[in-house]
Amino acid sequence: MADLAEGRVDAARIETAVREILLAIGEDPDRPGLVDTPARVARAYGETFAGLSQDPYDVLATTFDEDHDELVLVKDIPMYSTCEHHLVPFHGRAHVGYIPGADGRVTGLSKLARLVEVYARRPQVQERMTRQVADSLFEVLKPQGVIVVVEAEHLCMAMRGVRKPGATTITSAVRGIFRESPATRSEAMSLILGR
Ligand SMILES: Nc1nc2c(ncn2[C@@H]2O[C@H](COP(=O)(O)OP(=O)(O)OP(=O)(O)O)[C@@H](O)[C@H]2O)c(=O)[nH]1
Ligand SMILES: [Zn+2]
Repeated sequence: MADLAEGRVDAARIETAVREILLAIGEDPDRPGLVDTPARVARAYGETFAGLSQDPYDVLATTFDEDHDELVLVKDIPMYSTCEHHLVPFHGRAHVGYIPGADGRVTGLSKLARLVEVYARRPQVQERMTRQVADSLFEVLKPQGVIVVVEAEHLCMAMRGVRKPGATTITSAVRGIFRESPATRSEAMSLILGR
């Protein structure tokens, strides 16, 4: 599996743009502390937006038959993403669960966390990221159901704008049996949100 830090971005273009931004905010991009910053930001963006050049279906390519037809849940997956409105981080935890289909096909547990990474490392809104994780898992594994819950703090709401640090946004996406059966959904939700 390729390193998630490997992204394909146009570094030269980012460097030019960052230099322009530094000039625009009234800074001197040639002072010692800033002279390497455009290149650093280009490298950092390569990592931050690596998900744009990664295919979630590659992540889920390895599946195996385990004959398990009950809940598999990986909770508290740390996630860092970038708000596409302000290009500042939102970060928190993702919880990804599914109930395998009749064929009992499962994927490696780490793949659920990798799937979150692929969608988090893009300019995002939290709702879309949550749906994309659920939809790709539902499509590839063909499970009975998928539940994805993301809890995050948006720095665009904390360090600027409305300035409400500590406010948490919770989004969920349910597919299959989690959508059809309130009891199944609330059982999973209590495992996810019960501390
Ligand atoms: N639904 C949703 N909204 C988001 C997300 N990330 C940021 N936002 C919101 O996107 C909105 C953009 O609003 P605008 O009025 O266009 O931008 P703005 O003037 O910078 O807004 P303020 O943040 O209120 O200062 C803000 O309300 C943000 O809180 C997200 O993941 N989901
Ligand atoms: Zn924002």
